[in-house]
Amino acid sequence: MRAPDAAADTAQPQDVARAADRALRATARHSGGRTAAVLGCEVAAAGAALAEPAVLGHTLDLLLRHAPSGPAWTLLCAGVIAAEVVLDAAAARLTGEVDGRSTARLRRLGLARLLRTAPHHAAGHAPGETAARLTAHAAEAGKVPAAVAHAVAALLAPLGAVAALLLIDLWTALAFLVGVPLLVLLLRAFSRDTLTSVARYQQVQLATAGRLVEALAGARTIAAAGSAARERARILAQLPELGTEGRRMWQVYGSTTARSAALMPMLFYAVLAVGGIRLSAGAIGVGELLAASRYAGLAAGVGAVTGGLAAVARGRAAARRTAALLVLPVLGHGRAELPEGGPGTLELRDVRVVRGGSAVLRDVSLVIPGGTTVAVVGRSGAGKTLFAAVAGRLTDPDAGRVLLDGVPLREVTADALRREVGYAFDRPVLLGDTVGDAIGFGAGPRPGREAIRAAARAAGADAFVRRLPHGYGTRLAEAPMSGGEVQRLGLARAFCHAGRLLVLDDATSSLDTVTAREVERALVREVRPGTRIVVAHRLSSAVRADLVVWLEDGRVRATGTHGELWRNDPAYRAVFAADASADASTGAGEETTAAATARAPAVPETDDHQPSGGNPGNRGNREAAR
Ligand SMILES: Nc1ncnc2c1ncn2[C@@H]1O[C@H](COP(=O)(O)OP(=O)(O)OP(=O)(O)O)[C@@H](O)[C@H]1O
Repeated sequence: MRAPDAAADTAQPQDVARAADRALRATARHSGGRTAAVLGCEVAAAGAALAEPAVLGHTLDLLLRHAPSGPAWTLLCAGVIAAEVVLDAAAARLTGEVDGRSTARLRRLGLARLLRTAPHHAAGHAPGETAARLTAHAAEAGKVPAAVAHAVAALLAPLGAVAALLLIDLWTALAFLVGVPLLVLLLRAFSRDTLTSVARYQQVQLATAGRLVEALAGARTIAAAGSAARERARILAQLPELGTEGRRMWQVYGSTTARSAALMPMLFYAVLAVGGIRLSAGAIGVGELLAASRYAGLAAGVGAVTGGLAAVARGRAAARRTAALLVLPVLGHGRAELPEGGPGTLELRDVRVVRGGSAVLRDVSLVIPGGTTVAVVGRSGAGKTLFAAVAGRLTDPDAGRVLLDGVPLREVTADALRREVGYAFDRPVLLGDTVGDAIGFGAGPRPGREAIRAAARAAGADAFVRRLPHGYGTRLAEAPMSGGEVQRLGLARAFCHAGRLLVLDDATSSLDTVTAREVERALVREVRPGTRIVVAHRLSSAVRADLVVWLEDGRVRATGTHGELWRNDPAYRAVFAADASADASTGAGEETTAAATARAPAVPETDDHQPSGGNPGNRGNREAAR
């Protein structure tokens, strides 16, 4: 089984930050037209808000002078007020659209990268964390483009108001400007403190979500161990820290708001006081004083920028969480096609795989002739799953090459690779709506009903599927299945799409001995011929194979037929003897190992033991394996 290679996958923070900035820029470009429309509406609304005091002040002056204003002026007043309301509403509506599109874009980028990386890289992130990165954090990050537009617009009204104050009267404007440096200091401290506390808060949130999903996946183990209380404590262990960070976040926000709430009225009253003095001196009129007081109010509204900055800061921190997925290495594909009708000859040249800083597969050089069934055996942790992963390019070796019918796997197109190389796993995940969909799931067009049923029959799944309420049309959610039944559907899926290479990684481990044998026979007779790599702990799988690759500590210890290895090497027998004694101690699997062990030296005698590839050259070709 694969373990997460977290150490190797830990990306540098600066790379993640750069990826987050790139993704936010791409997102802004993607929803560029709408973001510009938000900005346009906000700017126009700010313009209307700025025009309003001037218009109202002038109206007051006209009234005081008993001068007729006329219908055009009345229309202008109404238009300015209506424009402000309509533009605000339009900005709110467009903001929702921009947020939604940006979020969707970030999710698509993250998901696409996750699906293009090698599985062990994806496994470096706990499922709960990955879900949070793609949902809550992507949604928060998706608000950044519109939040930037809001913050820019929120600055425009106060700046315009200061300009208007300057136009009305220099001294009145100076009364306001005296307090501006204080405001700038306040905003700078706010954005710095917010970013730190939000980042920490989101980090703790991720860790908690990760533990929760882990616990949900292991609910049975927790129940069996009676450790629910301890598990609850483990999941919630960081709750106090989450509370502390949450409080700190709101404290920063609260203290900034409080300080600006104290500063703003002071500035406002300073403007009114100076304006009153200037009115009594005859430097400005009553209407201008009214306009100045409203502009002071608008200028004092610079505090609203803090809200916009907070949203940008939260969004940028969240974008970094999502961007951790964007720096996952991509498993790219080439443009080469596999030779038509190739037999599926697999060659590994000096393959080396490093995980967690050490070589877990090394010096693997081997030729597997097309049409051969190969059993990959070895003790637990010997490297069998990694061998299987490298053979079908679920992952690339860190050194060396893997070739299928003479073409390096790295150079093969994604389509050809997934059409010609199939996998079945020990714990398959079923995808699709119905049982039939799950079997037909794979690259290329969906197979027909007959093909799906034939594959299910070969995998020993047809009988139990037909007993389901709606047979192959039964929805997966309504088809409770045992581990062995799920495994048979996984096998059926692989058989349905069998190409020139089929890799079965412990894919019959949950089947009883009789079913496993039936499946192995059907694999030979009923599934498209090709090369098979069978990772197995069962002795019977080794017995049936044309060739055995015996791995030990990440190296090929020997290759040969099971009979040769069994006769010549006691250490080989010990690989299975260990299983036999383990089985005996649990009272399980006696048929699996003991019976097969007894039969083992007489390998080729029965129909069951015939070479499976149907390739007459196989036995001679085995000599080519090195
Ligand atoms: N992502 C990873 N990070 C660190 N070590 C890893 C990783 N994946 C595999 N390994 C290590 O590589 C070795 C081989 O793993 P592999 O899963 O191939 O063994 P296996 O022979 O299939 O074992 P089993 O029979 O128990 O399934 C093991 O020691 C394992 O711990």
